[in-house]
Amino acid sequence: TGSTQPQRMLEAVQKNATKGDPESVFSAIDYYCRHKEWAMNVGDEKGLILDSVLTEVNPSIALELGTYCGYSTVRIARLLSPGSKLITVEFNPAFAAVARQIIAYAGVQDKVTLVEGPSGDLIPKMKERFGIKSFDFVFLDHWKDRYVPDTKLLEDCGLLRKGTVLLADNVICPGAPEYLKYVRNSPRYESRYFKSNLEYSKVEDGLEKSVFLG
Ligand SMILES: O=C(NC/C=C/[C@H]1O[C@@H](n2cnc(C(F)(F)F)c2)[C@H](O)[C@@H]1O)c1cc([N+](=O)[O-])cc(O)c1O
Ligand SMILES: [Mg+2]
Repeated sequence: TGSTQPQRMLEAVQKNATKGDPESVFSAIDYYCRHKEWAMNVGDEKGLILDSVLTEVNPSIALELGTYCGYSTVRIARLLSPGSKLITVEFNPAFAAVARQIIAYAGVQDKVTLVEGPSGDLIPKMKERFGIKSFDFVFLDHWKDRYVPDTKLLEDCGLLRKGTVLLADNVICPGAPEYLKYVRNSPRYESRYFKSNLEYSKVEDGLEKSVFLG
């Protein structure tokens, strides 16, 4: 069965991971994507950088743009302190459906709110819908041409505060050149590049960590 690749990833999780064990869930996805079918998860190498930034920030309220199948959702949620929340936004209903099942299988569903729809519509509604003052941490891993407009939208909606950490995937491959220019040239951000490799490959990629200065 498993007609789509996300469904085959879900099957690999159900077959090889332990229910309620987040680590086994993303490890099963990594194994599947490294040995069977490549997929655009942040992956194990860049995942270690994501883990270390998360541990440093220890966010009470985090935002992820681009759930896809929930790989980084599970990676982030497992590291959140009790009572902390992750809101993850996904545009594609089929991906969201698989992600919900992977998130539930990992047992992190109580920490995660998955919202379906376009970021442009959803970001302006975050405050009223989720009673959020501002985000402590934002992981950008959705369409690369949306990184700049959505960062500007987060600023304009007052969803960033002094010290909010933005972490952006794929700034080298596929690349987000406009975003790099934006955060590196703006006096409102302190930016740093974490060199790594594209998931399950030897091609260079990296994460850009940018602290909003208010
Ligand atoms: O294209 C890549 N990622 C695009 C990722 C796109 C994902 O973000 C969702 N989205 C779109 N808008 C929203 C919002 F915000 F509205 F919710 C969410 C899309 O439905 C999709 O699931 C990519 C490509 C490569 N690669 O090597 O080609 C490697 C990677 O790590 C990548 O992330
Ligand atoms: Mg990515």
